[in-house]
Amino acid sequence: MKEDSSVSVNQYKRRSLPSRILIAVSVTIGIIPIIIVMRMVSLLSNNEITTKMIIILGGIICCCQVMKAVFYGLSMWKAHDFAFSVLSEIRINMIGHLKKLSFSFFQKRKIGDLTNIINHDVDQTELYLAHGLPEITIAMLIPFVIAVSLLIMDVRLGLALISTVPLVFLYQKILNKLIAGKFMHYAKSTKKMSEDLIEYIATIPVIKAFSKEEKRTKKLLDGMDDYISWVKKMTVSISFPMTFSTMLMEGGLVVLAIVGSILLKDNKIDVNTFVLAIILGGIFSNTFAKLPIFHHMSIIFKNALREINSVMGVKPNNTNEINSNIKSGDIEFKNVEFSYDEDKKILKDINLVFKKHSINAIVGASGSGKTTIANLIMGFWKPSGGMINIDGKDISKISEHDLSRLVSIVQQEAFLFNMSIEENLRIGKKEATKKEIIEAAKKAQIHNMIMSLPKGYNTIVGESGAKLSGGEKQRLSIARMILKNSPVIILDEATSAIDSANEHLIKKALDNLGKNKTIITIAHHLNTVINADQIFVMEDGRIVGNGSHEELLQDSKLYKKMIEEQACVDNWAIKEVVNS
Ligand SMILES: Nc1ncnc2c1ncn2[C@@H]1O[C@H](COP(=O)(O)OP(=O)(O)OP(=O)(O)O)[C@@H](O)[C@H]1O
Repeated sequence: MKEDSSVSVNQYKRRSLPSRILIAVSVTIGIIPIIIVMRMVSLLSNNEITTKMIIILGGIICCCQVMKAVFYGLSMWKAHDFAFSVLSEIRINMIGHLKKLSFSFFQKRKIGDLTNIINHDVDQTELYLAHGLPEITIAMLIPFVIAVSLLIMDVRLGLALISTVPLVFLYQKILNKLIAGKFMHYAKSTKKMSEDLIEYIATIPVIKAFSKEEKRTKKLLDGMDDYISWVKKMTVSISFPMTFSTMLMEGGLVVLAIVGSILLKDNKIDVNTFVLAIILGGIFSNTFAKLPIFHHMSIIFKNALREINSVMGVKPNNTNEINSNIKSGDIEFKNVEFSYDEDKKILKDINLVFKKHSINAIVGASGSGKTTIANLIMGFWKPSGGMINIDGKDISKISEHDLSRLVSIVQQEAFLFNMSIEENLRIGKKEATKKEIIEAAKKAQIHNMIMSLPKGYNTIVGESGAKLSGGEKQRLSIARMILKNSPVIILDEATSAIDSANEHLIKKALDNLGKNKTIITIAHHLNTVINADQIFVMEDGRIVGNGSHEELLQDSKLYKKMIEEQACVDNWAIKEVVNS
C-alpha cells in the first residue's frame, strides 16, 4: 500500500502536456500572418504584387487567425478541464487522507490551517494549471520562435535581439532568491491571518460571554494592519528590482534597433528586413517581459503544493489490513506509559484488565488521566511504552476499521452533524430500518422528545447539534451507539451539570445498552459507579486502587475520601433545591 500521498509539480506538468501542445500550435500559427504581412509590404513597395495574390494571401491570413483562435480555445478548454479535475482530485484525496491520519495530527494542526489548505491552496493550483502554465508556454515559445526566425533571416539581427537574454536570466536568478524569501514570509502571514479570522469567528460566543470582544477584535485588526503594512513595504522593495528586470528584458529590442540602423545605413540590410526585425523584436520583448509575472504564479503554485504536501506527506496512523475475525475479549493494559508531548508523562506504568462483558468504572481527580485511557483504547493515540491487547491481540496491529467496530464511545461533548435526527442516528448503522432507529431512540429515552418536534425524525439539528440541550444530545448519541451495537462501550460522563430529569433519563438509557457488553465508564459522578463490577482509582497518571465499591471503601483511602466529598456535594445540592 502506498503510504506517501504527496503530489509533485512534475506529475502535473506531464498531465498538462496536451493543453501546452495545443497552445504551442496556436502560437506558431499566429506568427505566420506577421511574416505574410511583411512579405506583402515588401512586394507592394516593389510593385510586384497582383490583386489575386493579395486575395490569396489575405485568405491565408484569415485561415491562420481562425486556426490560431481554434487551437487557443481548445488549449484553454483542455487546461481548464485538467485544472478542475486536479482540483477536485486533490480535495477528494486530501479528505480521504485526513480520515486516515491519527488523532495527534489534528491536535497539532489548527482547523483554520487545514481549512485554508483545502480551500485557498487547492484553488491556487487551479489558477496556475488553467492560466499560468499555458501563459508560461506562450511567454517562452513566442520569443523562442521569433529568435530562431530572426537568426535564420539575419544572424546579426538575431544575435542583437537575444544579446541581453543571458543577463536577464542571471539577474532573474538573483531576484528569485530575494523574492522567494519575501514570498515565504508573505505566504505565512496570509495563512496566519486567515487562521486567526477562522478562530475569531469560531470563538465569537466565548468572546461575547466574557465581554472580550473589543480586545479580541482589536487584536485581530492590529494583526491585519501589521500584515497590510508589511505587504506595502514588500511591494515597494520588489517593484523596483522587477522594473529593472523588465527593462533588461526589453533591452534586446534597443540593441536590435541600434545594430539594425547601422546595418541599414551601411546598406547591409534593406528597409523591409529592418522593419520586420523591429516588429518581431517588439513582440519578442513584450512577451518575454511577461515571464516574471508568470514566474511569480509558479512560486505561488509551488508554495500551495508544499502546503498540500504538509498534509498529504504525513504517514497514515494505522494501515493494518481489515480482519473480519477480530473478536471482542478482555482488554488488557500491560505496563502502559503515555505522554501527549515529551515533557510530561501522563500515564505511568498502567496495568489493568477490563474483563469481557464486565461493567467497569474509572474514577480519579480531574487531570488524573481517565480520558487518556479511553483515548488509547479507541486508538486515537499510541502508548509510548507497554502494550494494550484486546482478546490477546495488540491493538496497534488491529486496523482502525476493526477497532471502531469493536469499541464505541459516548464523549462528554456529544457531536451531531447538521443534518436530520434520522440521518444522525443512521451513522450508527447505515442500513438500519426506520423501525430499528425508532427502537434505538426509545431505548435511549429520546423517542418522545423527537416525536414532540414538529418534523419529528426529519428535524434538522443545528451545526454541532446547537438546537438541542446537552442531555438530549447525549441521549441521541447513546441511541446511535445502541444502533452500532459494538461489544465494548466507553462512556465519558459529562462533567457539566445535567438537570436531574435528564440525568435520570440518561441513566435509564445506559441501562438499556444491552447485556453482553464490556462497559467502561469514565465517572465524574461517583454515585453512578457503585454497582460496577470493578472500579479503578487513578491518581496522577497511576492506578492506585481497584476492586468493587465495598472493597475500595475498605482498602482505598483516596476512594473513601472521594465518596465522602461526593456525599457532601449531593447534600449541598439537595439543600439548594429544598431552599429554593
Ligand atoms: N491533547 C492533549 N495534549 C496535551 N495534554 C493533554 C491533552 N489532553 C489531556 N492532556 C493532559 O493530560 C492530563 C490527563 O488528562 P485527561 O483528560 O486524561 O484527564 P481526566 O482524568 O480525564 O480529566 P477530567 O476528569 O477533567 O476529564 C491532563 O494534565 C491534561 O492537561
